[in-house]
Amino acid sequence: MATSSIANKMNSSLGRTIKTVTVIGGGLMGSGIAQVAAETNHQVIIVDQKQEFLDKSLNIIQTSLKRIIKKKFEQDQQGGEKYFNDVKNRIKTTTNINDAVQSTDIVIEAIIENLETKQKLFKQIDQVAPKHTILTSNTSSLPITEIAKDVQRQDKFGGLHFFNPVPVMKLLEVIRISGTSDETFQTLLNFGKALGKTTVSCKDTPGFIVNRLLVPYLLEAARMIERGDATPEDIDTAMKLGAGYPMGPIELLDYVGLDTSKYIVDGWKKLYPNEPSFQASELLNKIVGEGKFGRKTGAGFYNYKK
Ligand SMILES: CCCCCCC[C@H](O)CC(=O)SCCNC(=O)CCNC(=O)[C@H](O)C(C)(C)COP(=O)([O-])OP(=O)([O-])OC[C@H]1O[C@@H](n2cnc3c(N)ncnc32)[C@H](O)[C@@H]1OP(=O)([O-])[O-]
Ligand SMILES: NC(=O)c1ccc[n+]([C@@H]2O[C@H](COP(=O)([O-])OP(=O)(O)OC[C@H]3O[C@@H](n4cnc5c(N)ncnc54)[C@H](O)[C@@H]3O)[C@@H](O)[C@H]2O)c1
Repeated sequence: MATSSIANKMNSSLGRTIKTVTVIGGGLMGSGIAQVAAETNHQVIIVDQKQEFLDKSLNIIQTSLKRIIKKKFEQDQQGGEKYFNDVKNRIKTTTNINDAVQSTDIVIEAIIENLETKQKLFKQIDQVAPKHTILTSNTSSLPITEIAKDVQRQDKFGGLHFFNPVPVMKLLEVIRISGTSDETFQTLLNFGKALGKTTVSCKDTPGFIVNRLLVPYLLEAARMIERGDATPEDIDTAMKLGAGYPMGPIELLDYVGLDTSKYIVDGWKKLYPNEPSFQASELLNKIVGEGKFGRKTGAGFYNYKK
């Protein structure tokens, strides 16, 4: 498994082993992170605000697991059933955050992309989680340093940025802040490897590596539609067949979620008002205003309702 040059300078025996994982937010990302953690033999608890969101999360996991098992255990139905049940049994759910972090090795936060909400959540967790627990955020765009602002255990804080769909995408961006200890950073790199991911590292800069490049590209694609330069279909076809991307930018926006995309852009506009490549797209705002959040709601730039 490849690791970053920063990672190569670290001593992998320095890190601790993660056995228990708490995922806060069981949406698109949280469900994928929980699934991958459980598939790699970790005990997992998912926390969300309501039982119905947790039920939805378990449904996402089961559908994804079935896709994986169909390939992995093509000739071994019993093996597939055992795999399914073993993974399922490693995942618990709750709506009580304090209970969920009682004895966990790591917290991975994957809630709404809003700075104040994340800060408030981590302040609470910091007060109740055991001293050894590492706290991480899966934020797409917010500064990890700011998210950790009110947390005492700065040495045990970091960013773990996964990619959608988590069971398929191989990358994990691991971000350290100025207070992150070498032991914590190494633990996060080791954990990424244990999850089967390839890790890269980046300073705590807007969007880290992938989103710093991806978000301006996606926004410009939306602006092309606004200007009437090309249709969504032609933009997507062009980038798939002309640039070799698995999805076109408009399809990808719908896949990521337009509400999350808007949160990212709004957050950046507030933090970096003079950066031209982070400017909002009126069309994106309009579609979100109509309650269309992409694939997960059945409509976005495209319509997915049957
Ligand atoms: C303006 C602001 C925007 C912000 C954006 C930033 C967001 C964020 O912070 C960063 C990101 O995540 S950026 C986003 C980063 N993400 C991207 O860029 C994604 C780009 N898209 C892709 O890579 C591909 O289109 C997919 C892999 C999604 C689907 O592949 P496909 O070929 O089109 O369709 P296929 O044939 O259906 O599936 C292929 C294989 O994958 C398997 N599978 C799929 N989903 C699965 C699941 N949930 N579970 C399990 N398995 C799943 C499937 O079984 C199959 O396996 P096989 O062995 O071939 O039979
Ligand atoms: N969608 C993507 O492609 C993607 C990729 C990488 C990172 N991210 C980041 O991951 C995070 C989650 O994104 P998502 O796409 O999974 O969003 P989502 O809307 O699918 O899920 C968010 C979940 O968090 C829950 N939630 C909100 N506030 C909560 C709280 N205070 N406590 C517990 N649960 C709470 C919601 O009920 C929901 O189930 C965001 O920070 C986003 O920027 C998203």
